[in-house]
Amino acid sequence: MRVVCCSNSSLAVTATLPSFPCLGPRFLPRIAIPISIPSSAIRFLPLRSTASPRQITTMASKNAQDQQDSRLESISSAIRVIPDFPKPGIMFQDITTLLLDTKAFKDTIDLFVERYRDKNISVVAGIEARGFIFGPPIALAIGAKFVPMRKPNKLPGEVISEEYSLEYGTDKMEMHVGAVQPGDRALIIDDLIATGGTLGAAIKLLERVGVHVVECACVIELPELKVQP
Ligand SMILES: O=P(O)(O)OC[C@H]1O[C@H](OP(=O)(O)OP(=O)(O)O)[C@H](O)[C@@H]1O
Ligand SMILES: Nc1ncnc2[nH]cnc12
Repeated sequence: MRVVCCSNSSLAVTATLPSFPCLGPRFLPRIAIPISIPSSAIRFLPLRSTASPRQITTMASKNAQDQQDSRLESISSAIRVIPDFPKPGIMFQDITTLLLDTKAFKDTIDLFVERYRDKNISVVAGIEARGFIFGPPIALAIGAKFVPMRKPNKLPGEVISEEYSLEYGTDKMEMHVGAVQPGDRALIIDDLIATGGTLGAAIKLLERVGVHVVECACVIELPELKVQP
């Protein structure tokens, strides 16, 4: 399972999410964060992280295919970090400022589109709430349908659901029955990966109905929060 993000240094990062069993091969895009999760690939794009540049550089150095993309720095700079929100000790990565910067926002979408336009993706699954911002323009650009992965009791039709662990407690993710078909090839989009629990639930949900998760992609990675083996 692979996860790809872009960093402010535009360096690729490699990480493992051990709480999930296994994964597939790991090839690295230019800014990539391979993460172990159950049987599919996850990829993320731009990365804004609370990790120090040194941490990122160290991880990035594992990726021989890493290349610089001049767009990454401006994307990263457009993301605001709010300390102590929503509670003390949290460095909140605020993507609303990225949305105000039309060039940086477009560059973000373009980076994903460039990566996925030729991957035969049939469905982009966006995770509530911020995956609903980045997912639809990517889906439109690559000619895929968009499927919302929602918090519980929000979808009006019949749903299938998957429970997952959070830092404190559990949550549930739901998807409409019939939104995807066995054999669909999915890209999962969210704004941020921290522990990977949310993306892991999305992958399980899609795989349960026979979808092949090609990759997951996020704008931001918080590598210091990833679950250790
Ligand atoms: O990797 P994880 O530890 O699972 O965390 C990542 C998730 O946390 C945030 O969503 P949040 O649950 O805050 O919901 P929101 O987007 O609706 O605010 C973020 O948008 C991801 O979906
Ligand atoms: N630090 C953070 N900033 C924004 N969203 C988050 N979701 C989990 N951790 C987060």
